[in-house]
Amino acid sequence: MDATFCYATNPCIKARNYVFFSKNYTKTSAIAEAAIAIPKRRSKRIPQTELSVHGIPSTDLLVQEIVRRQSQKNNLTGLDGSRGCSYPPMFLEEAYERCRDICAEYAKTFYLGTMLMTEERQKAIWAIYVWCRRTDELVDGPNAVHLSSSVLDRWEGRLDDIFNGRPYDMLDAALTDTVQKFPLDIKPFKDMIEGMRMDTRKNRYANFEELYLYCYYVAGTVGLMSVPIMGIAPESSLSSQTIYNAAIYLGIGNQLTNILRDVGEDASRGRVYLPQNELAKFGLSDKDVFSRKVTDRWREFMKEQIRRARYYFDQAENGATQLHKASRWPVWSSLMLYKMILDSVENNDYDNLTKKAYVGRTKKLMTLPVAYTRALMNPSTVCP
Ligand SMILES: CC(C)=CCC/C(C)=C/CC/C(C)=C/CC/C(C)=C/[C@@H]1[C@@H](COP(=O)(O)OP(=O)(O)O)[C@]1(C)CC/C=C(\C)CC/C=C(\C)CCC=C(C)C
Repeated sequence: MDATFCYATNPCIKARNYVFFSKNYTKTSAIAEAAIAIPKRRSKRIPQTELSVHGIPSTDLLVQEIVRRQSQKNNLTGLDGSRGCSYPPMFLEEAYERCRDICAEYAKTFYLGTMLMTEERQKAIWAIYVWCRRTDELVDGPNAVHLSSSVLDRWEGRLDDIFNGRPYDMLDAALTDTVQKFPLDIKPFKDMIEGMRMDTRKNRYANFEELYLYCYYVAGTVGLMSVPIMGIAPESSLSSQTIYNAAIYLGIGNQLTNILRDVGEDASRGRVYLPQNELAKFGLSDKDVFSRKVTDRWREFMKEQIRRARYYFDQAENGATQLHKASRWPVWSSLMLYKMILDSVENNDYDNLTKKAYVGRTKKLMTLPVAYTRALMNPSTVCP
């Protein structure tokens, strides 16, 4: 077992509390991968002129197949058809409790947002959160220097096992239970691992299409995983595809915002998650990023990038209203709070090279009731 994988699975590593708790509950084994072809997606609602400015690039990554599979009501068994696993009494309760603790510690806003959800939905979101966090930690955590492709391959093998009812540890068991209760497809989880692979191979993005693909892998996928849990409002008249697209766009908006907030921090790790051709269009290059000087050119460039991130949030808003009413609040909170990070970059006069934009606690708290009011909005008030 190499160091990074060991870090993500070893019960003795305390630094990140439960995230790395492992009970070796069942043995890992290799499982055939579910190959899913993804057809092309294009949003009808976005005029072509805007596409070139803000961009929802046409990629091969399209999601209709995942949506179709997740929308099938009977998709409630693992890949090999296994249904429930048998666990010792209270094992699953404890597993979910641990997921809850991790979510509460690492993602306070998400956690708070889950408070209004039904118990089954809360537990599922905590389990998914923990799996995503652990996946991200392989690349971004303290042991990331030891990451190799075999670590990610083994993590993917473990994912197959989760979906086939053979969880490796207690936290995996919570996800196994979740994927047996909700119509979750394995592909978005695999895609997230693919995003981590991409992150280890690549530290420059030639254009927005490349960056979009990365954002889809690491964050759009979270939207795809979340919709089957959150549920679509029975009174919604929009197609599942439109709602899933909105979920992806929320992930994209969040990730673009993360990138814009962290330009300076990423540069110190030698990474530039900005479209190189767009930097060039503004007479900028990596050198300007590394020099950390906020010039007028930089400000103009940032204005465009912020405009694009906001565009994705706007696209996500209609979808948020179509979710089941008990799930709308966390989504609106996440959307509004992330969007406010963009305001904060502006308030820092676009200095994201030496400063890290953040939303203060009071502002955060004041946003939650506003998000709650938005969450009361009825799906039928939004035009399809
Ligand atoms: C309630 C709610 C919003 C649920 C989602 C909870 C969930 C499963 C989150 C997983 C997040 C995670 C750990 C992802 C791993 C990859 C990663 C790090 C992505 C970045 C997240 C934030 O990271 P980080 O913790 O580092 O951020 P801070 O530094 O602390 O700011 C991302 C930016 C991606 C997050 C993406 C989403 C939350 C997608 C949200 C979309 C939906 C919930 C779908 C909503 C549905 C419609 C129709 C709009």
